[in-house]
Amino acid sequence: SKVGVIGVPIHMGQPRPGTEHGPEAMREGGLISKLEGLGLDVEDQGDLFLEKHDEDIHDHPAKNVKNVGSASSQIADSVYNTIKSGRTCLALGGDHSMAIGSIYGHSLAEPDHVVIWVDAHADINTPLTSSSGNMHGMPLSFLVKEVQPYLPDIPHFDNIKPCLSAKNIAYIGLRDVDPGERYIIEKLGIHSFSMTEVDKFGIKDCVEKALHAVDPEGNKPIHLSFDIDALDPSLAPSTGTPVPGGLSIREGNYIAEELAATGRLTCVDLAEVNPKLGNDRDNETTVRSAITIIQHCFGNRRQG
Ligand SMILES: N[C@@]1(C(=O)O)CN(C[C@@H]2CCCCN2)C[C@@H]1CCC[B-](O)(O)O
Ligand SMILES: [Mn+2]
Ligand SMILES: [Mn+2]
Ligand SMILES: [Mn+2]
Repeated sequence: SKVGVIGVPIHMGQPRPGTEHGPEAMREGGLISKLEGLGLDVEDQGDLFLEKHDEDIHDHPAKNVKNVGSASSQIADSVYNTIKSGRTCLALGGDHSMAIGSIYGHSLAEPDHVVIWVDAHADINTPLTSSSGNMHGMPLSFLVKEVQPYLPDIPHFDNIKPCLSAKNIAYIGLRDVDPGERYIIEKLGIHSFSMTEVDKFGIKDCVEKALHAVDPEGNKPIHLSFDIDALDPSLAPSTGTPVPGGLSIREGNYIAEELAATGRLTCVDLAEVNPKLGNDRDNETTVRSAITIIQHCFGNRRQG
């Protein structure tokens, strides 16, 4: 099958420089040749050239809205075109604000797609519930229709429309959720399989329940937004907001294999790899974990 790889060198959604080097770190780790080794037709589109803007609004609760808004439009265009060309899209981050554009672009091509969000964090703060103002903690609030009444005006996001229903999202791996996010998740009834559920039910049941919850007929295109910090920090130390007690590589691989097995995985984000954090060994470990997850999203199976 055909894959289109897009590098998304974005860092403005969070304060720690380095996520803009995530795409190149994954390429240097051999990602493209490993995907080709799976027999895939891989088109590496290189990195997006994200326009740089001087921020013109300084009192907005979300930081860098102009740059993140502009990048989101570019990302959406690129993801849309990739999927419309008949390729499964692989978007390499870059911080998780990349998902605003990748999910919106996916929804333009496949309006009824569902989202599996694998992350230590819920990333559904509004600018008003966020304690940090970092937009990598907000992407879903921009995209979920039911959250819109609670959002303040967001300048520079006119091109991005809410495109998801709460019922079409499921979380796996949560273990660091802010009070405002918990309120939103409970109020909207967003399906959530935190690390508690992973421990209680095991990863098999969590994946099965998550997929059934968002796509009971098993016929919808799937968007996997995978934040590398969903994995245990021992597996992904080079990331901006690590949280102990994360997914094992076995659990990460299992999620990827099961989504791949549906044959409906249409867009994959791999976010929050920051090669400037930690030492070379941390860097290598993180990149290797990211590539392993991606390989299992695209057909690599531990059973052979
Ligand atoms: N919810 C957060 C936000 O800043 O909005 C706050 N959190 C850090 C904070 C540290 C102190 C204890 C509570 N948590 C990071 C998260 C965003 C993660 C973005 B992702 O893309 O890495 O998932
Ligand atoms: Mn996270
Ligand atoms: Mn995230
Ligand atoms: Mn992060």
